[in-house]
Amino acid sequence: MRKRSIRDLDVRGKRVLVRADFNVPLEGGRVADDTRIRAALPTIRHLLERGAAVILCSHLGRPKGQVVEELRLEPVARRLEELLGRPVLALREVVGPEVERRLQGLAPGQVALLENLRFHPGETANDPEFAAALARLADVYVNDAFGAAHRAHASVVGVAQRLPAAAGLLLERELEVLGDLLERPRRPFWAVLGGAKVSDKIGVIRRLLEVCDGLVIGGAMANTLLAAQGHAVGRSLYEPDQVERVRPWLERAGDRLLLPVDVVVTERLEPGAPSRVVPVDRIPPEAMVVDVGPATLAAWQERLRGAGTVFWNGPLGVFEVEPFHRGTFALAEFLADLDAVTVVGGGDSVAAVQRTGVADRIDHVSTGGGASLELLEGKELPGVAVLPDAPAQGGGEPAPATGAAPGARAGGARTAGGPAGAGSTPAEGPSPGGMGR
Ligand SMILES: Nc1ncnc2c1ncn2[C@@H]1O[C@H](COP(=O)(O)OP(=O)(O)O)[C@@H](O)[C@H]1O
Ligand SMILES: O=C(OP(=O)(O)O)[C@H](O)COP(=O)(O)O
Repeated sequence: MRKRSIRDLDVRGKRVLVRADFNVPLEGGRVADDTRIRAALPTIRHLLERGAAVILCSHLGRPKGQVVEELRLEPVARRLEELLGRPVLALREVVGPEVERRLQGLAPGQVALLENLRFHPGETANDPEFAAALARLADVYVNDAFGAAHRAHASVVGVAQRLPAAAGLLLERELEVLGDLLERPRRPFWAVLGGAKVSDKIGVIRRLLEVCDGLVIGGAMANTLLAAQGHAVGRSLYEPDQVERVRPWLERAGDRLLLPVDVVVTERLEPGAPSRVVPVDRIPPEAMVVDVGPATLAAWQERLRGAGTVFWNGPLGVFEVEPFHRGTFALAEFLADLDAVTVVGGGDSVAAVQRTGVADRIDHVSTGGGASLELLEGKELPGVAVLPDAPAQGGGEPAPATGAAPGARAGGARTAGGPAGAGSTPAEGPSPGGMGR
């Protein structure tokens, strides 16, 4: 059943609270990758053009209920102004009388951005009072934060229970495209996992081994599994508490689970720091794993070459620090050339794909990593479950035009057979996800 969408709502003269996922990488106080901001533009423009006043909100990083100066949303507001071509009122608080006072003056066609939601402890706790305070700011609530739809937080679930609620165009499109790709994947279906959110995502491995034909694991995620194989991992990021839990998965998976066979290690996580490639049974105690090695990449590419669909979440190394970007960039380039349906999701994974310049040759670049994984596991996302179903018939505007026809990209990939053209999210410009193809 389709969820109610902003196309089903009359927003003229209304104040609309839009939950976006502006959890973007920052560098030197500026937005380093604006994919997630661009992806929210169609919804923002849709609402503004129909006479709404738009109040945006998002989290940024994990400040744990406290103000962290480096995690203010000000840089996002500035980038949004450039992209929208109109002013964005950046508030320095999330809720409260001062916020309410400043928003009183917000007229139809104007845009405001609340401060980082996670500066308030009520956000991740889905605190009813905090949700009520957010709800007081608006007449209507729109969830366009696909990347955070797996979090049962106040701005995702609590507010939706207190205001007339609907899905934004990005959320709608992500569910449509990923639903098709992941429910009926062209087989063999492979997943590649990496990244640093190990405790969040390690549990997904068991389920992915059931859903997928093969699973490749790199990044910090692999270190826990290497430890479970009996290897010393030195000072690498890993989860000692999870080692016993994952060991039986390794045994059951056999050759359907591929781990690194060699890794890049360093003693200092700094640009240009000395590093070397070692086999996984020779990780020195004082070193940390920061990338996969060349033998690993070659072995993985060999297996992935036969895939019908590849889903990737999580960089294979600390790609932000050169030269530890090599494994991640090599995988992005390999997937771009692969004759398979390719899906890349996650804030940092997408930033990496953008930096290699191959985003337009990936079939679907998704704004959600953890959210995509939960869909892939077959879970219902709390931020979607809470939204009301669409009206039975008629009402609303026609669905937005999809992007390029299935299979339009060089490399000849096809979609998984559904109606949605892969590579089409309702975003702006060249990104994300092969927009403009
Ligand atoms: N071996 C590693 N050790 C430490 N951090 C790593 C390692 N490999 C990848 N990372 C980090 O993982 C982060 C991204 O993880 P994650 O948030 O899970 O990905 P995404 O945002 O794509 O979902 C990056 O900042 C990257 O530096
Ligand atoms: O970046 C995000 O997820 P992702 O890294 O899995 O893509 C989302 O903004 C969710 O952030 P969270 O994992 O801190 O809740």
